[in-house]
Amino acid sequence: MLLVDFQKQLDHFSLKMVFELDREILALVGSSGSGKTTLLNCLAGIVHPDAGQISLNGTDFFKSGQKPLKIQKRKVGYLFQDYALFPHLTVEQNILYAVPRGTDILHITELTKILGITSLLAKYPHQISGGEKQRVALTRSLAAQPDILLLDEPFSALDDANRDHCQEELLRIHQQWQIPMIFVTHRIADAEKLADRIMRIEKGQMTEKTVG
Ligand SMILES: Nc1ncnc2c1ncn2[C@@H]1O[C@H](COP(=O)(O)OP(=O)(O)OP(=O)(O)O)[C@@H](O)[C@H]1O
Repeated sequence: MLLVDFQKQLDHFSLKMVFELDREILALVGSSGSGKTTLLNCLAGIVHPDAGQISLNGTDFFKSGQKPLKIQKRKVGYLFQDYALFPHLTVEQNILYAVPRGTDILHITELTKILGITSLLAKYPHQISGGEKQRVALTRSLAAQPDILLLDEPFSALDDANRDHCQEELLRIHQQWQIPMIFVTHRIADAEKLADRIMRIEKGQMTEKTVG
């Protein structure tokens, strides 16, 4: 269970987030600059709230007055909006970079197969397309078997066929792993197809939309 109750002052407004998320898929929608990425960054530990609390399955990620839990200890899978692949590493090295020693590599081989990137493993990021980069970034976010998955516009560069395929696989992985997933999207159709819950963020304030 993810518990979120924090605030953070941004340039033009304050981001105020209060919600709980069980093993569900939550879609975040809202205009550009409304605070969606900042919410994901706070969960991942890249930036910190000013006050409040974030915890996952009883472990405090952030709590006012305490030292925030380090990024490496959070077991968060994060697909960044710009993919953030290391240019000097191959696709395979990019995927393995975030994987702790002792992780079952078989499941990574399986992931590369189902996400259709097996033939790309020896290539470098500049040698592959935007859609391929997005699938590599998705594989990397899943590789360390995280306790929560954060996806910032994970399907934006995919063509219709690849988008459908990756979404089906993501749903299957979600069913198998039973972890909370949060994804940002500008496509309401994606939110309605994948999410159990849809949250709209505008100028740092959230409202939840009923699904169905
Ligand atoms: N660490 C920070 N400190 C202060 N302000 C910030 C910080 N990070 C982002 N901002 C500002 O907060 C606002 C929200 O940015 P954010 O990237 O979270 O929006 P977003 O909803 O993800 O937008 P987009 O859909 O365009 O990606 C922006 O005005 C941004 O300039």
